[in-house]
Amino acid sequence: MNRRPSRPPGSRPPRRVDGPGRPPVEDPARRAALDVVRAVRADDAYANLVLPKLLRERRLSGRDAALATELAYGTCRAWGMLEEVLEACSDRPLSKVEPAVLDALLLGAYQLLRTRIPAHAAVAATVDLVRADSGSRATGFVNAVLRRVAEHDEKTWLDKLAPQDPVGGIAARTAHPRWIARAFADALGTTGDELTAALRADDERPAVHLVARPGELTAEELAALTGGDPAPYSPYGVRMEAGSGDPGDLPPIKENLAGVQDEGSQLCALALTRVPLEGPDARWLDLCAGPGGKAAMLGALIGISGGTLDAVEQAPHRARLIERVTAGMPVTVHVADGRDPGLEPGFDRVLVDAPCTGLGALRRRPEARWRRLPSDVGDLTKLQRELLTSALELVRPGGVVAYVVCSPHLAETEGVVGDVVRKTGATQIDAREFFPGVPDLGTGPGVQLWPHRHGTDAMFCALVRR
Ligand SMILES: C[S@@+](CC[C@H](N)C(=O)[O-])C[C@H]1O[C@@H](n2cnc3c(N)ncnc32)[C@H](O)[C@@H]1O
Repeated sequence: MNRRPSRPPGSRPPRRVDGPGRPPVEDPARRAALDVVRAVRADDAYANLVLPKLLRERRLSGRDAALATELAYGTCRAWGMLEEVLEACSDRPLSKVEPAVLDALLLGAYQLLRTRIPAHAAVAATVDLVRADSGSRATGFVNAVLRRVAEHDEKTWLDKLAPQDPVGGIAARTAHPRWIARAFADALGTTGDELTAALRADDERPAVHLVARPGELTAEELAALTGGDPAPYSPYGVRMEAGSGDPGDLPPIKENLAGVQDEGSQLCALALTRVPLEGPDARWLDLCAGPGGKAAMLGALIGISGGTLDAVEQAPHRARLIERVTAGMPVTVHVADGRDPGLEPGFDRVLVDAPCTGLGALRRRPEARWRRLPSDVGDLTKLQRELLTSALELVRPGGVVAYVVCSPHLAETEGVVGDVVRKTGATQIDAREFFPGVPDLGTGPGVQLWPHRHGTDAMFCALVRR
């Protein structure tokens, strides 16, 4: 799938108006799903923020909530693939279809291709939604297009439409843009079954990972308090089953004795603290700290050994989140640009958890794979190089920098590190030994974690000594 699905720039679907004469909502699950798809496509909203709010407001629960979730998230994930099929079934280009009608077509096509909902029910329900929103003028068109979609299953459609080359074919079959499939293939070094497994993992609902604040709780205590299981690799981690409710309601989280943090993030922050240093080890720096997940772990650890952490964040509202989560720890938060934060150099350990494409966390945001563009990578890698260079200026000779991104894209990972190491004369050390007990870490020196291998986000960590 090469296209970036989009509606024509500037176009907005007509807002749904509730008013007298409007028939009662008879299909609240599909209505909710359609409203989520619409908010995502028209307003660049995040499905995982819009849907829970909408379910709460409309008091949807049980089967209705489950159906709304499946249809909204599923449609957002498969959006580009569904557009390819709809394009093949439409007698006019999709760019000429009214955006509100196209949203409904996507929802209908998703039901036909990726659920067990009977075809007649999927088509009729979609036509009803379109009639309620746009009147009868588009119902014939929607009916005709969806009937054509229903002539084949997903596999048969993709056999007809998918590109023949390995990466294009896998991208189409896993409903990813080709450039993302290419980036994963490059990082994995294969276009075989493991590429399919890595891309399919983006469709799985991730388990919620918790982190016990070091010095406050152990992972075992946190597991006992929350009903989760101690995580396999992080000594502070707990994994909860996917769908086990809002972790924000758990007492240890409310009391800031624990936080929500992917186990991969925990491991990357811990790796920085595990590298042996000669000389002092009391001044730590987190150069891109908001909203404070890793700063809270580092702040708790340095608090135990009697040192301090400076946490830099450019966005003021994210800096406030760091303050909240590190309250009571020896942490000073600075609203500043990490490329020139105005801090006294000589830090012993520095974390650069750089802004990135987030291709390593696509499973957390259903629509994210279609939002990012290949052109985002260039701007981000420039900023990443500048931040890592700044970190190497701020760390003392013999000190260590961890460069971390939530992406497996080689330009953002080995590309940035290789460039900066060459230019600064710093030394990249093998990070694998600082991820003890974690299997399948490849050939080093950087560590790339993967959802399909480790059950974590696809975090990358490089360790560089000045
Ligand atoms: C990947 S997030 C960091 C996540 C954080 N370390 C955690 O574990 O919660 C990157 C952060 O860098 C911030 N940022 C972006 N550009 C920056 C810059 N030039 N200097 C400092 N922070 C920046 C973003 O606002 C964002 O909060």
